[in-house]
Amino acid sequence: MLLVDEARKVAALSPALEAALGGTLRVGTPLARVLVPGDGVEPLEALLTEGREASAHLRVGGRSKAVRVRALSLAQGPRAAGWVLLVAPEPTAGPSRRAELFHGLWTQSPELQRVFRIVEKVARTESSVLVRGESGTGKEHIAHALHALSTRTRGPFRAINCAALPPNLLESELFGHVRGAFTGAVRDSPGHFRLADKGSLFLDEVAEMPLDLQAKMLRVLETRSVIPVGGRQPVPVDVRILAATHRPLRREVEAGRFRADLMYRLRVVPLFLPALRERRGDILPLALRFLEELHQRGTRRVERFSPGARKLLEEHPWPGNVRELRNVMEYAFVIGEGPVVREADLPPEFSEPRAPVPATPPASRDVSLEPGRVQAALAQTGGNRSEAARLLGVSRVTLWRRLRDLNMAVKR
Ligand SMILES: Nc1ncnc2c1ncn2[C@@H]1O[C@H](COP(=O)(O)OP(=O)(O)OP(=O)(O)O)[C@@H](O)[C@H]1O
Repeated sequence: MLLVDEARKVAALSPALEAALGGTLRVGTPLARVLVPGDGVEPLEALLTEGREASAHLRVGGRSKAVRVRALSLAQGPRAAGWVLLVAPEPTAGPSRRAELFHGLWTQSPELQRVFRIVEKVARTESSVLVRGESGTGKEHIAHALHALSTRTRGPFRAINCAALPPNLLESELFGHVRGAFTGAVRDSPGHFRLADKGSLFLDEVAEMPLDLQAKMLRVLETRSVIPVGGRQPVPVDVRILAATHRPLRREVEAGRFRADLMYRLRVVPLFLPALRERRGDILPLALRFLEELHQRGTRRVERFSPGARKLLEEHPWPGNVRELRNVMEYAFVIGEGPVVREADLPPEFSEPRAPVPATPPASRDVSLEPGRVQAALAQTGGNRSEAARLLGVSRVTLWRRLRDLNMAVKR
């Protein structure tokens, strides 16, 4: 039993529920933060006011439990003074539809949950892991989880994006430099490898690393020591490498852009994160979760989607994946009014006619960022790349890479 006050905060819970949850649910926690209606589209408010039994998920301590809930209103005259929630384990929750929150990543996709199980196993080893997935699928979160669950968790976690820096800067960022190594090197700099000593180093967009740097990286991994730019002495380092890419590395190797020997070193354990359009069952529940987060700002309470908006969301190709979904929800939250998200509250691209999307394009993220869309976004934002990336629902790095691929000159 869970007692909820009229401000929709947890007021008390029965010893049995406390025991079932491991006692981690704190009194005073907003109910919306711990209870998510289970089919993902039913609003929490309806669950409270209608008094029907419904499926839901209790999210406690980074985990999610499938439950059946029924709310009994504690009326004080015509007003609700709070609720008693009767909570029981979900009897019918098959393993394939159970939702899970894993280190900040929510899903009910069995495929993604299989990845989580591998992460738990491999985290405890020293093996190099290569995470592949489109932009916004959660690669960095997975890298964090691998670190957090490893024996290195007390050590540092450093992340570096190999696509975001010019080659010479990337080298000194990775391996450090000695004073006077190049113009502007006014003092020694340790570099990410040394800063990640006894911890993990996350090499994001590793496929973008230039070939000559790949050779140096291989040497570092083999000798477990780095030579700073301009230096002579190798410095021993104890670092676990986690890497990510949106490109199939094998294809980069075939094209001569990536060293096979480095690929084998990096992808001892390859993980693949499915795109959002490949797990459409996640779209609406995730959208509602983001709306619940926005509710905390208190300006508006959204309860559901209109049928039209629901259809548009479910059919959208989501090239920017969950990041794009979160941005779209923020847009809808700000633009719309009242308890329902309608078609008109979604960003303009939802009402524009769309070219058909190939069923499962291999690296469709870049494909779907057609030059026209990119140009339009840049025009709309006066050339501001951060803003344009936000409009397109991709990260700044993704946009930067696309601009580079398109050879599009930009000012900022
Ligand atoms: N399954 C998920 N549940 C909740 N939030 C998610 C999920 N997947 C991604 N996100 C959110 O989407 C955003 C992007 O996640 P993350 O940075 O881990 O993706 P990425 O694959 O590393 O992206 P990029 O390649 O563009 O850097 C984050 O804000 C993250 O919280």
